Order: sequence, then C-alpha cells, then structure tokens
Amino acid sequence: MKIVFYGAGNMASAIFIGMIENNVVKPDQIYLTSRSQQEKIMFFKENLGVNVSYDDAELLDGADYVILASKPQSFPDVAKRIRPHLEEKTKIVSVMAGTQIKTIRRELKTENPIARLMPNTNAMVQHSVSGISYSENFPDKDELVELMESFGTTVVVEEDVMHNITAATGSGSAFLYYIYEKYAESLMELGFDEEEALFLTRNLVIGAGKMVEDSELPFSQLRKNITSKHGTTEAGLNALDGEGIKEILTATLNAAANRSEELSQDDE
Ligand SMILES: NC(=O)C1=CN([C@@H]2O[C@H](COP(=O)(O)OP(=O)(O)OC[C@H]3O[C@@H](n4cnc5c(N)ncnc54)[C@H](O)[C@@H]3O)[C@@H](O)[C@H]2O)C=CC1
Ligand SMILES: O=C(O)[C@@H]1CCC=N1
Repeated sequence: MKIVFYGAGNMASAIFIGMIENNVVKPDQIYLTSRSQQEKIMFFKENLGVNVSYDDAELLDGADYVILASKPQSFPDVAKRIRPHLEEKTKIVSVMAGTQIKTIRRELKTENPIARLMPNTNAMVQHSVSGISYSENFPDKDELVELMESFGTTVVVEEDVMHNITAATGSGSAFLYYIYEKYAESLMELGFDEEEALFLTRNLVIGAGKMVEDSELPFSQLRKNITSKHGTTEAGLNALDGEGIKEILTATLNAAANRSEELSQDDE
C-alpha cells in the first residue's frame, strides 16, 4: 500500500504517527510532501522512516491513497501539483474542513473515488473520532474504515453532516483545551501560582478522562457522585448554569459549524 500525504502539518502528522504506532502501515508505505515545514518533514523521515519527496510524478506513481491535508485555502495549489499525475486507481481522502467532494472533483478534474474525513489531533494517541463521507463511486469502504480506525473510531455520515462533525469533534478538542486553559487561569485568580494551577488542572483533566474511559456511568451520574446537597459542588454548578454554560457551548458549536458552511460556499 502507498499512502501519499499532501501536507505534513498538525493533522497529517497526527494521522500518520497514529497509523504507524498502531502498525497498520509500515513507515516506508507513507510518502510526505509539503510546501513549508521542510525541516519538520525531514525530521519525520529521519525519525520515523517515512519517505519524503517534492517530485509529484514520483509521489503519485502507483499511489493507493492521496490524503489532502493542506489548509482549504492552499488546495488550488495542491490540486495543480496532483492533477497531471493522478492515476485512475488512486483514491482521494480529504481532511480539509468545508471543502466539498464536488469541489475536489472539479479542482482535480477527476472521476476518481473521493472520501472526506474529519478527524482530530487525538489521532496521535489513537483516539480521534473521525467522520467519513464518501463519493458514490467509492470502492473498498471497509479498507478505508480499517485504515482510519487505526487511529481512533469512525462514524459514516452524509456529506452535509460534516459541518456539524467538524464543529463537534474536529474542532471539539480545541474547545476543551481552551476550557482547561481558562480553568487554570481561574485557579491563579484564586491564589495558586502558575505552576500549581497548571499541575492541578492537568491532573484533574487526566483523572476525569480516565474516569470517563473506565466507568460505565454517564457524565451526569459522574457529576452527581461529586455533588453533595447544599455542598460546594452544587454552589459551583449553580454559578455555571447562572452564567449560561449551555448557551455558551451551543453558540461555540454553532459558530464552528457555520464557519464550515461558509468555507464550503467559498469554493462554489
Ligand atoms: N488541526 C486540526 O486539528 C484539524 C485540521 N483539519 C484540517 O486539516 C487540514 C490541515 O490542517 P493543519 O494540519 O492544522 O494545518 P498545518 O498548517 O499544520 O499544515 C498544512 C500543511 O499543508 C502543506 N501545504 C500547503 N500548501 C501545499 C502545497 N501546495 N503542496 C503540498 N503541501 C502543501 C503545508 O506545507 C503544511 O505541511 C486543514 O484543511 C484543516 O481543515 C481537520 C481536522 C482537525
Ligand atoms: O480550525 C479548523 O478549521 C480545522 C478544522 C477542524 C479543526 N481544525
């Protein structure tokens, strides 16, 4: 199998590191190219044993999969590189937010099978939750799912659901990290120094994550198990509700999903 990544940034590297660590592909089956970050990709070549090339004919010769992993705005340039050398057998998988299958088809001038994948950077630790949608002519869906499940779980969705998946899980970890950042800042306002605040927050998050992983209980029960009647937790939770935590999160997710929709209209 030959898998070629156009783009070797945060998302692509989380995917190929996840795949390699899980032994689903061998490093020499992975080919990387980029526009920037040459030093970074030479680091991957030296440390992981993946291939690196800037020669599109060589990259695309016999490729089973091409992964489109540049920013959506760079896709026209990426498409120019790929178009002249794309072989009929090559399946295209795009992780670009908002870029529609029909746009990829138009820019690459191809009838080849295309899938969209919306992963997240938890792929690096084999915990991405990735949405997948396929073009109608996509063969071997099971093979793609197997590859993509090497770095987490997948849900197959209609393409128009991708906007919501992008918000929920593509961007989702960033929303959680931001909440952790603000939690640590608030601990500093309580009087902890920065080191203490980061230490406490980090261990709290790790512990809560492990509880979610290991316990069969729903989030609500885990919360209730901590909340004494008229106690400290109840007081804190009432403040969270009073500040509109649910409305804040709904607005966050709507803003992200709307941006995905806007990105998809940019290329109409
Ligand atoms: N970072 C994330 O958590 C997620 C990102 N995505 C999607 O993944 C894509 C990449 O995002 P990041 O990895 O965060 O960006 P990044 O900026 O870290 O990486 C972009 C890569 O594209 C390469 N590139 C740009 N122009 C190119 C060209 N003409 N030929 C070859 N390579 C080219 C750059 O050199 C770089 O390696 C975006 O489309 C984004 O929507 C999707 C899900 C999550
Ligand atoms: O921020 C973005 O547009 C990309 C898509 C999902 C996560 N990062």
